[in-house]
Amino acid sequence: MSLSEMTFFERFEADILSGKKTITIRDASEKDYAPGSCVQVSTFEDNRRFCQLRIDSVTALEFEQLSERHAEQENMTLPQLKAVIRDIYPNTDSLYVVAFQLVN
Ligand SMILES: CC(=O)Nc1ccn([C@H]2C[C@H](O)[C@@H](CO)O2)c(=O)n1
Repeated sequence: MSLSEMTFFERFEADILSGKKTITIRDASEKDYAPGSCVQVSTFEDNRRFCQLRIDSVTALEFEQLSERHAEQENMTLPQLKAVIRDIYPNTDSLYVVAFQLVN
């Protein structure tokens, strides 16, 4: 995937568009987004564009460092967030917090 594009599962679209979700946690394959850059965001399922985000920061994080603050920024509980991450990334504990702002 290009560094000017990002996909999200469709079920997170409403939270992103409402500003309730302000981070995403990804594996090393998505650690190179540049702070200050804008990315076109599409659904993973059908590649439908639904917004543009500005990347604020990309910060390394180990799975055991996940906190209530990360869960709040994901609009989830901490157990929900841990379950989602374990489901998407079952084979790694080395993660990256990508913080973003909605552009449009
Ligand atoms: C669709 C795709 O390629 N990858 C991902 C990875 C993560 N997310 C969401 C799920 C959680 O809200 C956070 C934490 O991983 O980011 C996603 O929508 N799509």
